[in-house]
Amino acid sequence: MTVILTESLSKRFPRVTALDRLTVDIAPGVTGLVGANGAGKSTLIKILLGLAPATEGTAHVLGMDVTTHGAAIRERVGYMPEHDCLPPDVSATEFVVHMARMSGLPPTAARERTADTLRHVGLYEERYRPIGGYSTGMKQRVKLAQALVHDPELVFLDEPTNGLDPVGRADMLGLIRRVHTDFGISVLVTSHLLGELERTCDHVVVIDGGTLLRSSVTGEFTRATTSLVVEVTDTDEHPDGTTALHAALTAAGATVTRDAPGAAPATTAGHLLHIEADAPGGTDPHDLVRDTVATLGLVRMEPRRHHLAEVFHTPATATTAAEAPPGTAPAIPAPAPHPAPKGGAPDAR
Ligand SMILES: Nc1ncnc2c1ncn2[C@@H]1O[C@H](COP(=O)(O)OP(=O)(O)OP(=O)(O)O)[C@@H](O)[C@H]1O
Repeated sequence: MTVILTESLSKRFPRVTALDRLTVDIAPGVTGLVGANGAGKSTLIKILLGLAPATEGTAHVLGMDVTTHGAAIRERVGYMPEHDCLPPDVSATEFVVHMARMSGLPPTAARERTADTLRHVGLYEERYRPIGGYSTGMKQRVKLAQALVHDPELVFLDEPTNGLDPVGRADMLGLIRRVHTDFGISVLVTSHLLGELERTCDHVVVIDGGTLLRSSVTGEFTRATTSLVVEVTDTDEHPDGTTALHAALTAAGATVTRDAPGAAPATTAGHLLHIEADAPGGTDPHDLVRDTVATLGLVRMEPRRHHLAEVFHTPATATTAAEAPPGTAPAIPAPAPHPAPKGGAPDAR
């Protein structure tokens, strides 16, 4: 089953190609749409809502053609826009009731649904105060509530964690997950923060410069690789145990690196070694490491997992990652013709 289907979808502005022959097939569940600022995420959402025409290609939402069924799509789809768009002088209750009425709910149902939805997103007594005095987190919750109030089958959430601190972000991600688990509503959520989609989404679609980079279930991005991670602690005998182990394993013929190929440098990178599984002579690399570290201080050995950030690493961008300060994530390369990003560098927290 498909909730969103695009085929060779393009959107060209006079100076910029925002979407370039994008073909995606999105199933029910929570799907992350990830890309740098300017990658084309908001443009795709506007086309899917029937609010902006595509230059070429086709798109269907819940089986309906966006060019001919925009109004019917918007009846069954909720939309949380990216930017601050709330009226400051009315309360959350007044605003969400208004949006429910706009969606066609009768007055009593609109009030009941509003109360339920605001409770669900975690707004209680504050819901009677003017929105102008709300924190960013509360405003994001009001935007989420108005997207849900008419009980849609699918919601588009455009950068719902923008402007939130880590705790607010975690709360919002939990809410988004529950939108699907509690109500069965499918979610398309955009973000330039790779790590948060890794934890929240069943499926991730990665776009860059309007083209599809990858579309897979989240587990495939983060599946175990064939390399081992060995974490080394220094001992009195080997004050630099990592170098000693590196030398010993290399001498035994193993392929050993200090940073995972393509991954963001870890904060403890100085103590991590990555061993490729093609150990010499068909030896199991676990055995090789075990034997080699018999006299050294091995602390932890586990299969290394891919990170979503690695999708963006090509040989050309590897330098950028290597130059990033330890503990920071690599930036998603911005498409060349685009103006400066609006929201800062993406990260992989
Ligand atoms: N109405 C428009 N006219 C001209 N160019 C536009 C228009 N809307 C978007 N663009 C351009 O299309 C590209 C994609 O923009 P879009 O807003 O879809 O990106 P995005 O991935 O949603 O990023 P952001 O999170 O910054 O909004 C950008 O280069 C943007 O400048």
